[in-house]
Amino acid sequence: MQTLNALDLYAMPFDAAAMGEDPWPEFEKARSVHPWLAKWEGHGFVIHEYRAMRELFGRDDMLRPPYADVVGHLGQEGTPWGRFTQEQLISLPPEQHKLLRHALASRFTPRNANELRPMMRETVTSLLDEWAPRGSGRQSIDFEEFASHFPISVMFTLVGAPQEGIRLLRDDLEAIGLAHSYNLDLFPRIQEGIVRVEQFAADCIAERRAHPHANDAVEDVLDILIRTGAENGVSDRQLIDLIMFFFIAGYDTSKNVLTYTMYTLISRPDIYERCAEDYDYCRKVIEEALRWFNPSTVARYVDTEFTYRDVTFPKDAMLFFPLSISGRDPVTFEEGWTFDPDRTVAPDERHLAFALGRHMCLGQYIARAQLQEALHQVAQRMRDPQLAGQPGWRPFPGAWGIKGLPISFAAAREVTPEPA
Ligand code: HEM
Repeated sequence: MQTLNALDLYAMPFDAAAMGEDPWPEFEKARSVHPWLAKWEGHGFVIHEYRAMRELFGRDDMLRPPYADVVGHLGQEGTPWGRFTQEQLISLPPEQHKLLRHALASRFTPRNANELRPMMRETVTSLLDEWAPRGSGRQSIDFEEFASHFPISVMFTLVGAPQEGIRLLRDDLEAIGLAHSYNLDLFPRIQEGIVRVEQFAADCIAERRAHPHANDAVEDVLDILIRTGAENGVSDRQLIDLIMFFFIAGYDTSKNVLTYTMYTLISRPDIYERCAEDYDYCRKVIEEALRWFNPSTVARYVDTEFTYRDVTFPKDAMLFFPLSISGRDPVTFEEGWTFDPDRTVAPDERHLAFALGRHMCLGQYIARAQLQEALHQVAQRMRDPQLAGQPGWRPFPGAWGIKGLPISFAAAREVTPEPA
């Protein structure tokens, strides 16, 4: 038996820019020192094996979410980001979280996500009309920028917010998404963004209360949050935080997955072509894409000392789970380096993109639905995509992904009306 602190572990260079571009060789080095553990100097320990992540991450009885403690760790107490991070959904005391989650969960089912599909379809069509007009020949765009409009446009529609605010809020969400890379230089911009997103959420609620939807109208996400809040005694402060959280949680997660999927499929035209033709196949491609790449490295603190595979984890040790690279772990996934949407997935080998346990992603069905809708139409409208420059990379921990994906594509032809 050994304690965590006594182990000789590989120090992951999470702060190095090269990690963002290609993290896998570093994990290979970590694996050669210890099969499932490494460290992030100055912060904590890294669980880098799929099986260990799967067996440990969902252990809510032994681990606690880090967000409240991270604020102190980064010296951000008393700031707008600090306040929000300490009080948001994942940081709530377990009983309060359970109540709120239970109230919301019945509204975030696959069926509810399916009801939102027509709106998602319309949103992606109108974005493509702007970014890939039919009949416009060969075009060059930054696909990441295009993709960044999609989840936020969907979220705006879900809360009935005016689309004019998108550009400003998009930049704010982009900045806020970098908070968990722990780079203190970024915090002034992050604080600015939080203040604006908070004001935006408060305005959305005030506007809806002033002009409620008719009783027989289909509820959007804002109606659901306001009603669920009223039925469960949720304060206005918590309601604002919830809406902020939905924006933050749903933005660069979905955007980064869509962008990385395009990056991957540029070199797999066989799969891309099929996505244009076969709507159902897009669902499989998105599931495989979530194994292949996802943006999250999530952290936890040890709340109760425990022993796992002969290693004792002391109370208050900080642990990082790079879910992002878990799907290509060579120990579990023999063919992990092949992108294969038709692969058979055993129940204990499912991807961990949406995490596990009591904080498992509430928006997962919305995320899946919007990614599938987007991929199908993108593949129809952006034909023969090619890289038109080198992609840039966001820092590895936090919301990791591509920062700038220059591509060129042939716009789809004009639709010729059927003869009468
Ligand atoms: C591909 C897209 C997405 C990915 C990869 C993703 C990933 C995650 C992960 C890993 C967590 C767990 C965090 C933790 O335990 O510390 C989480 C939680 C959460 N996500 Fe997502 N997410 C995505 C999209 C969304 C969307 C679109 C929404 C909102 C509509 C959303 C709402 C939430 C919420 C509310 C939680 C917290 C649940 C709770 O504490 O009970 N996510 N997500």
